[in-house]
Amino acid sequence: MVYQLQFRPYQRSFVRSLSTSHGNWEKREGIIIKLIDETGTIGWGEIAPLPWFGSETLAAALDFCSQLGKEITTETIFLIPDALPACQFGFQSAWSAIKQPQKLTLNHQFSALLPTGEAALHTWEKLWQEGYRTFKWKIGVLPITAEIGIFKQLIQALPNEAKVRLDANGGLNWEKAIEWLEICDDWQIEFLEQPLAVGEEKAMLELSKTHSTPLALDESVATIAQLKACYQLGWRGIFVIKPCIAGSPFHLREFCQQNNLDVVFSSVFETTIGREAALKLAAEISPKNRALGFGINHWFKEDEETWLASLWKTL
Ligand SMILES: O=C(O)CCC(=O)C1=CC=C[C@@H](O)[C@@H]1C(=O)O
Ligand SMILES: [Mg+2]
Repeated sequence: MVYQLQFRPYQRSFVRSLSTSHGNWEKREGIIIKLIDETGTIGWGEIAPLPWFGSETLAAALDFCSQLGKEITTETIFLIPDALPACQFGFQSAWSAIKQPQKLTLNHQFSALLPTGEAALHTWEKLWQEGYRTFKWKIGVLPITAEIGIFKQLIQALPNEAKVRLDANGGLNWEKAIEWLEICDDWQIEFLEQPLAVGEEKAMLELSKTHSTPLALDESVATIAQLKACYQLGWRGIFVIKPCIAGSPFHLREFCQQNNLDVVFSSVFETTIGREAALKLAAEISPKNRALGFGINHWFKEDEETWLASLWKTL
């Protein structure tokens, strides 16, 4: 089967830079792809790279799309190399939207990503009023004493039924991770995400046995190959799944369902197109008690509908 192909790069600025231990992220850049089959049926897809998580770069994704020209076959779509996981996800989702159209029905809560640092203290309440009950906050950015101080203010300000997730983005060392876990154990947070860097999975396996606070791997399991390697290593804690950068949605679904993983789905600040494809997987795979990490719309300046409408004019 041959599909006509159109693609457009896009970029969207965050309302404030997203500060993590990886550094500051100012804008999300990606590619929207449009496949059209011989009947004129359209399948939309999105390529949303996150190279500091191990996906391909935007430049590599654009090179891949450009060398395809104006069409792509089913065979090519399913032979996209594992070195291009965001392209695998984007093209196979677009193919699936044509061949296996399904309506998204979701019964999960979303988790809201709070700004790093003190700003979290001034933003959680509006998000609470919008209905969020789970909040994620980045650590490993400010000096640990300052962050623990802000954390204590945040956790005491939040209503008791709120759930809190901390994400270090691999920015802690063993001693700091232990210091944070001592605090977390006192406050029963939902989990501490990626305390140590990629490559320290064995140490995180050890760390997961020292305290009651559950640990989650994120950067360590960003692609399906990494996910399988950590499972093989013996990780049975939480796996943060970022579908848009993991690779084939078909392989991802198969591995998660075959192994009954404890997964938390997470956004990569994609647009509605990538998010719809990611949430269709979450609807099938995510445990009901794990809020989906897609509460991120407040990170963008313009209303998404307006922005997408202006983008479609160019497609
Ligand atoms: O997972 C969520 O709740 C929201 C998305 C999120 O936190 C992230 C998305 C992309 C890159 C990172 O900064 C961050 C993460 O590390 O999980
Ligand atoms: Mg994370």
